[in-house]
Amino acid sequence: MNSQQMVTGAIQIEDPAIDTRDIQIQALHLNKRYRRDDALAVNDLSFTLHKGEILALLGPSGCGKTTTLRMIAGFEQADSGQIFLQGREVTHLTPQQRKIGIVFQDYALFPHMTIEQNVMFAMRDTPKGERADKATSWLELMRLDTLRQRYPNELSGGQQQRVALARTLAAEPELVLLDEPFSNLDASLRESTRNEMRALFKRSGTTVILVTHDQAEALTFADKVGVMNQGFLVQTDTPQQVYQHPANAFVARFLGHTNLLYGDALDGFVNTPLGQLQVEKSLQGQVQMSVRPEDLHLSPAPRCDAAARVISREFRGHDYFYTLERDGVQYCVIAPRHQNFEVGSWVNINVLRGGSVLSG
Ligand SMILES: Nc1ncnc2c1ncn2[C@@H]1O[C@H](COP(=O)(O)OP(=O)(O)OP(=O)(O)O)[C@@H](O)[C@H]1O
Repeated sequence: MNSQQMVTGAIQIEDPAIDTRDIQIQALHLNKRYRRDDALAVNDLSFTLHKGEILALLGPSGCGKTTTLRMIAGFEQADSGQIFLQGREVTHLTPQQRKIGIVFQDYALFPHMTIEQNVMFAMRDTPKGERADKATSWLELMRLDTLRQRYPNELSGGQQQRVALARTLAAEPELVLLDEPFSNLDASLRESTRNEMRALFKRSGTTVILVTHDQAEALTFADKVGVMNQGFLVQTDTPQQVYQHPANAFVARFLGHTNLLYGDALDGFVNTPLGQLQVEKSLQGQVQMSVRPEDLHLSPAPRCDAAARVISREFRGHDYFYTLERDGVQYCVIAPRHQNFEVGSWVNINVLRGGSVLSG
């Protein structure tokens, strides 16, 4: 890259008080339509990711996650919009020119090369004399050093995944992209591999974008979760915020079970079918609120108009998941396992913690 490119590609800093030095990647107003009559696969998508942060793009099948990842990688050209990597515009650069590492779902290891050779292959930009030492340190970091002379087909799925990652990191990319990287692992291995990977990324200060349709994966793995729907990035925030304060009903539902309540806001309160909930004083008129099932509490009740009936009960080990009905409306509640109500019994539902107002 020459200095001219650096100048023309630099992000315009409009507010000198904003420090953009730590920004690793910025996507601005990306649009992509595959065919003329199709809806936009990605619609006006923007986000900013700082160095060392992990972003999970989460959403249902077909919402545009992979298309976004492919535009960032350079495999797909955006119809409009811009992508900056460390302040350098890369929108029209080839994948090779972008210094982005990608770990695919199937790991794409070279079967005829040993683990060590697979990792060394990625180090073509490293001076020859330094490659072996650097490869060793990546293999040690991934706890693969005892397997270095094996071939990929002699490794477990989790080990292959670590090799794929070692190979990606050995190229010292500015950004790592992961496309559903844990989907080929069985449930127990998935959780441990995920935790190991996260720790490793945090230790090495790697900036990562992960694509997944698994909400638990996004919430546990990422620092920021970007929820996508029909090409739009609907909400980007910390896992806690997107779960506790979803922007709308789609996000609320996509991140787990929820109860959607309606009511009129007046003087800082909303009267909902489950009681009065506190909201911001400035809020007026009809609002929709999301209350998570673990934020509701059940107590025994005599059969009466105000009581709800237990429709179903699912024992989940550390708790019960109840479905209840009142006035023709269904609610879901998670209760500790000592709170055991029979199907068909009558209960009161109380809100333990306030719900969150949705924007529609
Ligand atoms: N090469 C292509 N040609 C035409 N349409 C495409 C192409 N790739 C994706 N699409 C369409 O673009 C939209 C977004 O697809 P994309 O693969 O980005 O979604 P996704 O969220 O990654 O889905 P999944 O979780 O199923 O992988 C979909 O409607 C899809 O059918």
